[in-house]
Amino acid sequence: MYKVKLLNNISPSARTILTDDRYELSETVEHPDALFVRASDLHKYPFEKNLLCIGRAGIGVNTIPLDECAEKGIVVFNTPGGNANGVKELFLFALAMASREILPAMEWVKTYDGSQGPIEQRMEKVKKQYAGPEFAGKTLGVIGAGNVGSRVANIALACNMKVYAYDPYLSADAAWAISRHVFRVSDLRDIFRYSDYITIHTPLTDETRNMIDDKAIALMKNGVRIINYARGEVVNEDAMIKGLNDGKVARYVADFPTKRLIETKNTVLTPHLGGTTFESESNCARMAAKEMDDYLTNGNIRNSVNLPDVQLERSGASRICIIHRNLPGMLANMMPLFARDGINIENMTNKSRGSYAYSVFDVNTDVPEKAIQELNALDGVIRVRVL
Ligand SMILES: NC(=O)c1ccc[n+]([C@@H]2O[C@H](COP(=O)([O-])OP(=O)(O)OC[C@H]3O[C@@H](n4cnc5c(N)ncnc54)[C@H](O)[C@@H]3O)[C@@H](O)[C@H]2O)c1
Ligand SMILES: O=C(O)CC[C@@H](O)C(=O)O
Repeated sequence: MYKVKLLNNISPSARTILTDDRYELSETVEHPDALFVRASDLHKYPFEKNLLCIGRAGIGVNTIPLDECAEKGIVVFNTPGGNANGVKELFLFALAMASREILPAMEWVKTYDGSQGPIEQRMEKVKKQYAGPEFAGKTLGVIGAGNVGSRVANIALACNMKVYAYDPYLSADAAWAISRHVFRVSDLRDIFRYSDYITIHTPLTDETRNMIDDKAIALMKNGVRIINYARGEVVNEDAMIKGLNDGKVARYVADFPTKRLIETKNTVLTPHLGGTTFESESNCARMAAKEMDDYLTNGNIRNSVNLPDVQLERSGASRICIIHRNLPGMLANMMPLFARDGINIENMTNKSRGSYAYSVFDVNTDVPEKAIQELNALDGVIRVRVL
């Protein structure tokens, strides 16, 4: 029985994969084999020695110390694309909110008390103050064209916008997903210079933190409208508040409220709702559950963000899974132990990612405890599991 600790509200659809006969899932389980998390920050989390993996039901992993986890032999999974449609649909709302005076107009309706006559007559008089531009015919700059950015670019085209996209690290899969009518931009400053609307869909990394700063805003058109459903820290808050107060930025629609932004004019803020749809939550929970289940049961790694992806069909009597450093001679040091104990390898694979590597051996026999201990004690070995 594996124990999985739920750190956030995870869709119950996870239980169709992590079933009661094999998994204990709860918020209070002790000494878990796995953590199931959404956006909680784990940078100060006290990871226990027996923790094997973390399933992030979502894509952003800036909240998880990936290197520390790899160093401790904890595999971190995420769910690429699982909530991209949810964000794309909210982007349409953001585009409308970035353009029109919908919020104040709704406030007017809500607080209308009838004292000035029937609302049908009164609203015909007041509505002119709630006019705004249409986005059809305008230019949208998309920064980051992965699972969300590609969908956003395509739907903006369908809204008759002219779309530019900037993504220096675009994967081949993402490139296939983007319409050929989207203009590829290789200099980020061109997105700033030519866009009426800018939408951000990058992860939060050292490179993207404060990507939208004073210098970037200075290059933008007057009255630019900026949408941020990526991460708050990609936009420098001081620069954004200054831009909004000056009127250089006409509107900032973002999923990451802060006290200062709430108090600034022309912001439209939602409480991190991009992936909060029934479908996205269920997709992400099921994807992360499948990834953790395959790792815990078979040692296979799919959609990891800190260790190499490795999948091997099961064969043989036992499977030995070893997370180790990516150093010369690692396999050569393991082999004599296999030979000494008469362990024959039927099938194997070894993959690396940065400083870390993962080797899986399907062998013809049970593995003696002594061999496991000696493998564990080898220089550069981080974790050994036998399944
Ligand atoms: N608000 C929400 O609820 C919500 C939901 C989903 C995703 N997100 C955020 O949006 C981000 C994107 O999500 P996704 O599913 O499209 O992820 P993704 O990994 O599919 O795509 C991210 C893209 O950003 C690109 N990129 C990386 N660094 C870049 C840089 N410096 N400049 C330009 N492009 C860069 C990558 O090449 C990749 O194509 C996530 O990392 C997450 O932070 C937020
Ligand atoms: O709601 C969530 O779990 C976060 C969604 C989103 O920010 C992500 O990175 O996938």
